[in-house]
Amino acid sequence: MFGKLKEKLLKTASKITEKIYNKGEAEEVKEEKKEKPKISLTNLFRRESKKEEIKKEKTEPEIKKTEIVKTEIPKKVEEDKEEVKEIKEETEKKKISFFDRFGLTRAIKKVLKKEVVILEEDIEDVLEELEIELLEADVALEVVEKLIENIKNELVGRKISPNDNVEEITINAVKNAIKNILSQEKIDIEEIIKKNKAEGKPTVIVFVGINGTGKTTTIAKLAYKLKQKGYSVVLAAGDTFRAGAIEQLEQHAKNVGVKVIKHKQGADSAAVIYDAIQHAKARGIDVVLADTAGRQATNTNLMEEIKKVVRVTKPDLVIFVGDALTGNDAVYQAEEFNNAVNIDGIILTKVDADAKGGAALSIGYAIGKPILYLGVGQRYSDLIEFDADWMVRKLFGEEEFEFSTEREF
Ligand SMILES: Nc1nc2c(ncn2[C@@H]2O[C@H](COP(=O)(O)OP(=O)(O)OP(=O)(O)O)[C@@H](O)[C@H]2O)c(=O)[nH]1
Repeated sequence: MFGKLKEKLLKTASKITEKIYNKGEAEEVKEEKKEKPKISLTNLFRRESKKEEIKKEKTEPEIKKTEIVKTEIPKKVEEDKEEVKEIKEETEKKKISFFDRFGLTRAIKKVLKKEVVILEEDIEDVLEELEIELLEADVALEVVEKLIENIKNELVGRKISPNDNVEEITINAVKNAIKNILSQEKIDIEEIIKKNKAEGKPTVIVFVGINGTGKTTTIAKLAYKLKQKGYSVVLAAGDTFRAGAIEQLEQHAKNVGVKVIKHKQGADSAAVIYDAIQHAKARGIDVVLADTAGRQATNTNLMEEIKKVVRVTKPDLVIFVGDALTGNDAVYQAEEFNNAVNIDGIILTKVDADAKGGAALSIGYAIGKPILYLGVGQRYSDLIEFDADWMVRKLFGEEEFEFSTEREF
């Protein structure tokens, strides 16, 4: 997950560190009793790039996205598992901290000979390189620009003295820059459900997006999660357009143990969702999760239909479901849906197969709406809550994530 992005960010921090060392005429100093850790910041990003090269070789030629999801994950998972195991063993063996892992305390460490004030020109070339690499990794242009600006704000004009830990300063600067991009105002779905429940109303959530992004499976995953938390859930088969969509939702509903309200294929989507809301009201059900047909923004009829759904059913939340593997396209789609029906939040799917991380980094900032959850696999439990701190920890290798190769659908 996000391997490429991780590699680029670590490389940038490492290069800036070297620039500062050079400017401050750093000298190597021996630290007593400390063994040199196997992983340094430099080695870590080298290893990330190596891993990505291998993955690239394995994944070529390009296969259709859903096929990538189905066929490539096991290999990735094995690699990632190996990586996690290695780091865990290493951490346990040496009882080393996060910063130790990046080589921030090492047997031979570099110490500045003189104080350094970081100037824009000192780091400009490194940031230009990062800019190009992020654009290649499908990070949206405005996000790339903001990130570079954030890193400059963190570092330019900063005085670094020989007593300072240069690597820690640069890592933290890049981290803060990323965190600032990822921090959108949060939505607490459970709070909304509790508030509505207290008022005797169900919470209505409508899911929108283009075809095949994982809407239906995401609805089932959220139903599973909410059920586990003790809420009652009913699904609305609002995708009355695609053949087989109602049956697909029914199968998921059966698997997770919730009821589906449906009409026939071709029926009015708004009417189905309206009925599901009435059903929930009559039976005191807490949450209505409404599927809708996948549609492109260019399909005016279907875009008018989704506007009608929102007008008629007045949902508490409209959630856009986007496929992380489509990178910038997911950002454009979210923009289109936001213009049409004003989305409240985003769920990104297939993040388990996403090395680039472009959509995950860009989509919230570009649309100004929060990412609520990430889909990370093909089990009902593979839906994790998104949180900026969590993502930063993943990106800087402080916390690893193990995917499952199991498939429940
Ligand atoms: N690896 C992985 N695959 C996923 C994830 N979420 C969904 N998928 C897969 O993506 C494919 C499409 O999912 P669906 O839920 O059918 O997509 P949809 O958006 O409902 O499709 P339409 O009904 O055409 O709009 C399925 O093969 C899912 O198993 C995820 O988080 N990770």
